[in-house]
Amino acid sequence: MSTTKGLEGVVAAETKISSIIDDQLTYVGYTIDDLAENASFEEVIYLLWNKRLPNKEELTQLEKDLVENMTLPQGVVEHFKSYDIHNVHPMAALRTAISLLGLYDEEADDMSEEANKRKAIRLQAKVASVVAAFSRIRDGKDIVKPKEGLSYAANFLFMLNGEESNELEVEAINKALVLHADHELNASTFTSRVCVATLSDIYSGITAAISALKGPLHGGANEAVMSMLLEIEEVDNAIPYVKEKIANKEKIMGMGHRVYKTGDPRAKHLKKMSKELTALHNMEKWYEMSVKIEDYIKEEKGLPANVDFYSASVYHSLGIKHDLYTPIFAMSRFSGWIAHILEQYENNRLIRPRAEYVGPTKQAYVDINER
Ligand SMILES: CC(=O)SCCNC(=O)CCNC(=O)[C@H](O)C(C)(C)COP(=O)(O)OP(=O)(O)OC[C@H]1O[C@@H](n2cnc3c(N)ncnc32)[C@H](O)[C@@H]1OP(=O)(O)O
Ligand SMILES: O=C([O-])CC(=O)C(=O)O
Repeated sequence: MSTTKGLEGVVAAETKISSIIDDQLTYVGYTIDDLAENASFEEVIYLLWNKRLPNKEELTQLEKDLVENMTLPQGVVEHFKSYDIHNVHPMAALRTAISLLGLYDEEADDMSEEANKRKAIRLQAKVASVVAAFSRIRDGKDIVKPKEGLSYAANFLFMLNGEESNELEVEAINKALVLHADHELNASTFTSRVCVATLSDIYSGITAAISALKGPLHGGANEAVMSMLLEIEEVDNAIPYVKEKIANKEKIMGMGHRVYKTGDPRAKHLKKMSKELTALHNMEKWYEMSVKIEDYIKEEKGLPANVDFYSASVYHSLGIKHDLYTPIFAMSRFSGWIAHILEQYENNRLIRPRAEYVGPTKQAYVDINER
């Protein structure tokens, strides 16, 4: 037997959802550039789940279904008030809230295709309300119900802030949601597929995926990027800071990627947004600092910026709390996880690789009194 550390380069599934070929990302054959420039997040959800773009009626129906399903069971709202919310990371709260939502869903264990599609809508709708409700309850505020007629991105901001956001802010969140929606067999998506390949339910698959996304080598990197920028504080400190990190063999968050070698095609969209939004809010230093770090790491280590790098300064300029960055990533990636879970169910086989045993052999049991 031979092993590949971290399963690098191992092809572990077939998928019709997204592909990364020669550093180009596509969802169902549409380039990420095309989608980022033109699509709403709801269109992308429909595309990932149905493998085609919706017509007007189908899109309107999905938009309506999502808003109608955003309201949370009172038990989930009450549960946020039952623990010390100030000492809890929102990703841990999200992980638990989604698992809890499964207990309120009468169809949680119904494995039929129709029930799974209904649960897909409920999960995608409610994740936005969970993230917003957590944040408001933590701030000592009442939760805000979704508003009919608002898009997914606009409703999320409305439920989070208690007032409608301007067009530019909604556009920025919509684009971020489109860019983060799916990414082939990344760690959290693989986790969700491994989980449901045992024929466990969709709530279990999503809860497992949230757990994997939380780590700083994956989705947790966007929050870590902002912590780094805040630590650097001023543009002139950026290069000495990263030089020292590299000398100490520490990683620069938001840089590097397992699959992309020349560049992450999503980063340029977030970089452009970061430039525009930071300028609009007189926060240029976060963009300028990011550019300096990106250029230095590319030059010195040959590593490109990944999707998490510029999303940090984008969300910061929108005034979003730093620990909500990864939950917002999750909100988007729910669409991809659900698509992969449904695809796994369609053509399932238990996922069970082997491990090469490298421990001691031929040991003789020793009585406890003689150890
Ligand atoms: C949405 C996402 O999940 S995107 C990724 C988000 N994660 C991050 O931004 C965290 C920072 N980046 C990393 O830790 C890595 O680049 C990963 C986890 C994304 C990919 O990791 P892997 O493919 O396993 O690469 P690995 O960690 O083995 O690194 C290979 C080499 O590049 C170096 N390297 C990789 N990333 C970085 C980085 N961000 N900063 C400095 N050096 C790095 C490693 O130190 C290693 O160097 P060495 O060969 O001299 O020991
Ligand atoms: O694909 C990966 O390894 C990480 C990921 O989820 C992404 O880049 O969006």
